[in-house]
Amino acid sequence: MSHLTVFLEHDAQRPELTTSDPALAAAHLAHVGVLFERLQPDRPLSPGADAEAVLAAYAAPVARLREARRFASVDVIRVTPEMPEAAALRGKFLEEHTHDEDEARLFVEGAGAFFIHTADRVIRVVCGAGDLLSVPAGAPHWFDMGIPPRFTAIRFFTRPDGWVAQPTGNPIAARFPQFAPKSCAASQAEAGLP
Ligand SMILES: CSCCC(=O)/C(O)=C/O
Ligand SMILES: [Fe+2]
Ligand code: NI
Repeated sequence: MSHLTVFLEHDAQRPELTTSDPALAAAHLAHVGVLFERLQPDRPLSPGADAEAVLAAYAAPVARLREARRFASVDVIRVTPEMPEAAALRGKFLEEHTHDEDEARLFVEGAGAFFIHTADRVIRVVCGAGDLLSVPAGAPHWFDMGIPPRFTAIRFFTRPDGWVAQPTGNPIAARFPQFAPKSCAASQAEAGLP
C-alpha cells in the first residue's frame, strides 16, 4: 500500500521518482529527517475495531515508540465516508501547516497521503496499514485523506494539548494532485500487489 513520490516543488505534474519499495522510501525520507517504518501488529485486527482493540493489537510497537521518543499520550483517529464531519476533517488537514512537535502516525486501516515540503521538493507518502510516519517539528506538510476518506491511525503526542497546527499560508497544496484512494487500490491490483 505504501508509495513514495518525489516532485520538484515547481512541477506537480511530472514526478522525479516514484517507488513502492519500503526500504527505498525510508531511505529517501531519512534524508529529510522523516522517519518511515513498516510495523506489524502483535495480533490480527478486525476491520472497524474500536480504539481499545486498535491499541491492544499494536501494544508492543506503541510502547516501544512511546519509550524511545518520549511521547506523553496516544489516541486513535478513524475517519469513514459515513461520518457527517468527514469533509470538514479532510479540509482541516489539506492546507500546508507545521507543528511544534514531531507528527508521528501509525496507520492501522485504510490509507491517506502525507505531502512533505522540503527546501525544493514535495514528497508524497501514501500510507496504509502498518506504516509509521514521523514528520519532524517545524516541517511544512499537509495531509489528504482522499475522497472517500477511510483510514484509522494511532497518533502520538508529546504536548498535553494534543493536535495543534500552525498554517504556513503557502497555497502550494492546491497545485498538487489530490489523493484518490480508489485509483491507488486499482493500480495495486493491476500490478498484482496485495
Ligand atoms: C493521519 S492523522 C490526521 C492528520 C494530522 O493529524 C495532520 O496533522 C496532518 O498533517
Ligand atoms: Fe500535520
Ligand atoms: Ni496504495
